[in-house]
Amino acid sequence: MLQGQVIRALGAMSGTSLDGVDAAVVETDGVTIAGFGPSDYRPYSAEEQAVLRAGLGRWPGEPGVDAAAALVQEAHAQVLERFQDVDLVGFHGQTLAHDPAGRGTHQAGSGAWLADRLGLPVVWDFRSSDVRLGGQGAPLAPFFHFACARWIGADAPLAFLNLGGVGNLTWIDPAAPAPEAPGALLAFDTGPANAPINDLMMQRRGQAYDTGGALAATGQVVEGALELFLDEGYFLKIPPKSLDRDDFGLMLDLVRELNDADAAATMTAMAATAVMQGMQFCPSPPAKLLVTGGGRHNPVMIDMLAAGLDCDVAPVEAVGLDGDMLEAQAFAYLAVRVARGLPTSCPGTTGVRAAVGGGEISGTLPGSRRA
Ligand SMILES: Nc1ncnc2c1ncn2[C@@H]1O[C@H](COP(=O)(O)OP(=O)(O)OP(=O)(O)O)[C@@H](O)[C@H]1O
Ligand SMILES: CC(=O)N[C@H]1[C@@H]2OC[C@@H](O2)[C@@H](O)[C@@H]1O[C@H](C)C(=O)O
Repeated sequence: MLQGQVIRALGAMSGTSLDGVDAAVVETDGVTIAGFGPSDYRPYSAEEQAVLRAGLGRWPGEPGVDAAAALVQEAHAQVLERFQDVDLVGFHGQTLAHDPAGRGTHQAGSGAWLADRLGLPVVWDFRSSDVRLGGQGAPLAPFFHFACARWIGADAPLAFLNLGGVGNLTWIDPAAPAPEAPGALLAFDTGPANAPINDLMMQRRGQAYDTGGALAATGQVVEGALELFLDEGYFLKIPPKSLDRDDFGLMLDLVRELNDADAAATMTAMAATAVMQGMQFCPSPPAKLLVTGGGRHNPVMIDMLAAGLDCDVAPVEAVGLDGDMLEAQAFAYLAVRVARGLPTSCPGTTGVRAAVGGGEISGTLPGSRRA
């Protein structure tokens, strides 16, 4: 690929809440965002979610993984085939297990299979090379957040907060010359966000999530349970740091004796307080906290954050971004960086030893000659 050449990249993300596949187009040269294109979503059915859940915590070769991978690939093909005029695909896959200090990181789904099916070049397996170089392998959206900060014309440090199944925070100095420059970015997973609340809602109410925080709004936060949660060493650990979806299984134990509403309120407070603890690691106070991911639709969680933080808290829509698609867009953007040989993570985002570009490329890149 030529330097400065803007291409149309299509990114796809299947997140830790297991709700479905987000897909979105970004026009970029891998440095600057030239524009945003169409987006689409393909939900997983309840049966499909059960197949994915059966693969959680599992590694390649273990039971349930092949079925989950086949499902992830097929679901992605179905949504990605709806797009036209695409030059390159960025395919994250579905994280089934994440243990950067031990067995590594495992995203189900083969980009080689997808490249064949779509007849397009696919960048995939974004996290493994970062982990091999001593990094956490996550979060990876921060390099895209840096580009977004430039795109919105930010002129002072700001932060992005993703409230997905897990929460992650990116602090950005938009005046830095590049995302990998020392001091440009600090990023890490704040703690569990929606995933454990979803698990509670499914167990107690047979519902996928606490829509609008309606159940939490009727409950009381039980301080004792919240304090026990905050005793976890993770919150004092200096970033970079990352989490697997179910690393905080103890949350459900801590609220086991509580009624449904108090349990939901307390777990919502746990997610929000984890973010507040994380904000203390920002190198300087951000001018604003821009919230993306499904949790921004939960006013109880957002109100707790706004009440506990000194800075403005606003959804990314306030600056013209799409909070339902930011992660899919991130993997479109990162795919172009990989194709151009640019880094996608650095010591400030994942703790990797040096800035590194992660990702395998399957198929022929735009502008390359076929052998
Ligand atoms: N209207 C709503 N009210 C409350 N919560 C909501 C609402 N809409 C979405 N959510 C929450 O957001 C979750 C989906 O968020 P999102 O799509 O950002 O997660 P993800 O991308 O799967 O996770 P991750 O970023 O950890 O990979 C839902 O599972 C639900 O818990
Ligand atoms: C291992 C893994 O898939 N981690 C996800 C997860 O979901 C949110 C948080 O935990 C973040 O670290 C990451 O995803 C986003 C897209 C990231 O890499 O930036």
